[in-house]
Amino acid sequence: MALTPLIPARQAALGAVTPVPPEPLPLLLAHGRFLAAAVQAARSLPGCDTSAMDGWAVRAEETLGATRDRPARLRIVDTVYAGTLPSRALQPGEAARIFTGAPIPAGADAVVRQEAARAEGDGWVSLFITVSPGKDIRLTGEEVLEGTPLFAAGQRVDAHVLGVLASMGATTALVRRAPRVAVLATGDELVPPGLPALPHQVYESNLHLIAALAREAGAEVVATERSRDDEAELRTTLSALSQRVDVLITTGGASVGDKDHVKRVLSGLGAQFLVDGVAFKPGKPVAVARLGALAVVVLPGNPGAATTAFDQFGRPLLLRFQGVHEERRRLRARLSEARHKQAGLAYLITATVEHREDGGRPWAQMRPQGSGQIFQNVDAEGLVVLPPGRADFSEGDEVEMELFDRPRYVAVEG
Ligand SMILES: Nc1nc2c(c(=O)[nH]1)N[C@H]1C(S)=C(S)[C@@H](COP(=O)(O)OP(=O)(O)OC[C@H]3O[C@@H](n4cnc5c(N)ncnc54)[C@H](O)[C@@H]3O)O[C@H]1N2
Ligand code: MOO
Repeated sequence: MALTPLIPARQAALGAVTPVPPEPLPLLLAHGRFLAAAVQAARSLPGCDTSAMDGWAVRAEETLGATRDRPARLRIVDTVYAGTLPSRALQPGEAARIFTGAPIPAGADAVVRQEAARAEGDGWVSLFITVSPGKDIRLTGEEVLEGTPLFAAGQRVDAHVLGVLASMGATTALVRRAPRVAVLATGDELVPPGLPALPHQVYESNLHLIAALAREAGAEVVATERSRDDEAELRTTLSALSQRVDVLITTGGASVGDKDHVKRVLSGLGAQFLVDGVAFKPGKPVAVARLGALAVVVLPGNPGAATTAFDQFGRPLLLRFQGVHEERRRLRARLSEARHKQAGLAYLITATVEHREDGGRPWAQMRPQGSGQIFQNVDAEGLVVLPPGRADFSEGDEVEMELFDRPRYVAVEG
């Protein structure tokens, strides 16, 4: 069967999904989801002119020439706390005690910080500095004006977006719901962790791996199941799972071996394949199909291949369900070693990025190309893209990297 090049294959796969409908969710539940519609500022921030400091609201002109030796003296006529309103407008010769966040009284146009003033205890305050109009006043709408566009549809609701939405008085956000996902691992050799496994048997690890990756892509994983390499059992399990989810992800049995039944069984159930086999490694046997309203992603069993195939097909598909596509940062880097690969296939090789003091581009430290290996993705910083057209790459050759931009954590002492 002819393999489809990576980019057109992904385009075709995305045809398996239309974004899920929007739903209003309470703000904290919307955390991590994507906005389904643009949001405008429902109010100005700040809502009125407020003091940026604890001190004295004054008319700036009345502080002209004030020093510690020759203070300006004003009569205290009000105290304004954050959340209260001034009781009156300031007249010439007057000051109001004011605190951070409190509204500026009409007539005042500056704030003198309390460190530069002294209340005399006789109803007067001495001011020791000259301030200009606007000093330590946050103007209405200085940060955001009511009606300003705040966020476009597709914005991920992170902590900062949540904070802004709450600051607008919102209690809910209109977001795309999480796609419901089931993961099915197939293979007679698989033993669930917790049971004894003989050396020729393999601990089932793809369910944890792929379920966690699906969650990282915003999915709600509602089922993780195993099936033997048995057509009847596969058919029953696949059709039961297909009732419950938006996206069904399988691992294993995707290739051409005698026991690789997954694609055949799916076809028998009526699946229409949009992609079946992609000209890249690791993950070549990956397939994407529509089964009624359901999207099915068939991943190879090899954990390294399953990971990269999920990253290139499963993740974009789950994100599209949520109405977005991901723009990964790309980096030109130099290969830290020579590589030979199969011409005709793109290779996506996990790597870390090394910055050397040689004034040139960063270096990509590639890991082994191991479809069957599971460690190569741990703490990888991105994927080196070795394009299909070439078989041989030399040390120092410039290549493109797709970066994951994941934070790194280091244990503290003690
Ligand atoms: N003659 C050919 N053989 C193969 C081809 C080919 O084109 N011609 N393609 C190869 C490629 S590329 C890949 S990738 C693999 C993928 O095969 P399957 O999807 O059928 O995977 P399995 O055979 O089921 O398993 C492969 C490997 O991975 C282990 N595995 C499977 N599931 C799990 C799991 N849930 N947890 C941990 N490990 C798992 C399994 O034990 C095998 O070792 O096919 C090549 N063959
Ligand atoms: O896709 Mo496979 O990952 O080439 O071994």
